[in-house]
Amino acid sequence: MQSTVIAPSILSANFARLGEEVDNVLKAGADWVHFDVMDNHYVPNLTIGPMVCEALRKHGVTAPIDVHLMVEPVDRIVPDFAKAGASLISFHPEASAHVHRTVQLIKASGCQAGLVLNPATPVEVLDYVLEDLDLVLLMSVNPGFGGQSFIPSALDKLRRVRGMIDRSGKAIRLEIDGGVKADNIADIAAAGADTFVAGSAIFNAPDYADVIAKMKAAVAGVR
Ligand SMILES: O=C(CO)[C@H](O)[C@H](O)COP(=O)(O)O
Ligand SMILES: [Fe+2]
Repeated sequence: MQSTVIAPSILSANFARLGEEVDNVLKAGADWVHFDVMDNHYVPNLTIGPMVCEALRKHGVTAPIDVHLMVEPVDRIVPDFAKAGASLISFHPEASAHVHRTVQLIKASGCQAGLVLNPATPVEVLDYVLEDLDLVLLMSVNPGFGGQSFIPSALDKLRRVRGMIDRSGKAIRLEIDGGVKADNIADIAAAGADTFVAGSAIFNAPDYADVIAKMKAAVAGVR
């Protein structure tokens, strides 16, 4: 079984003091940094690129940086993120003309590779590529914005993908992203997730350590 990972999405951090925000959330018990890259093309929002990832590394961040690319086309930016210090790079199949090629490109760049399924993307997109992945990321909101509500059908999808991963016999992480809170994370963990992105639930809380501890305790109760 994969260890539990809490990955705060810096989309909801205060960008005017990003280094300090990332330091604080890691000190508060976060395991990874979830780094949302939006291009105002694949999704209707524009955020941050490789320079910011590199700046976090230069600032001294050593935790895994989990880059979620909402960028189309995706291949051209992959080597830039690898050079900038990304640990994992995930992308949406709709943003790649050749999904298998993009997975291989990410791995050849020295990063772990993840595929992201939107709420309406069928799980069959994982056929023929699942065993090459290090991570499957299920979106429980439509990509583009933080602070949206968890879409309940993601629970059934988690159960289905959990079964696919278990049958593969490979050590593939199952990550969930969107609307994850301390009060729904137990149900999400019970459905099969091991890696939990949470943006607004952590960065809008007055005490990061308190909310992360509550999330970890809720997950520990069911895994
Ligand atoms: O990829 C994303 C949006 O496209 C974010 O990671 C996600 O929405 C996290 O924010 P929140 O926990 O507030 O829903
Ligand atoms: Fe994300």
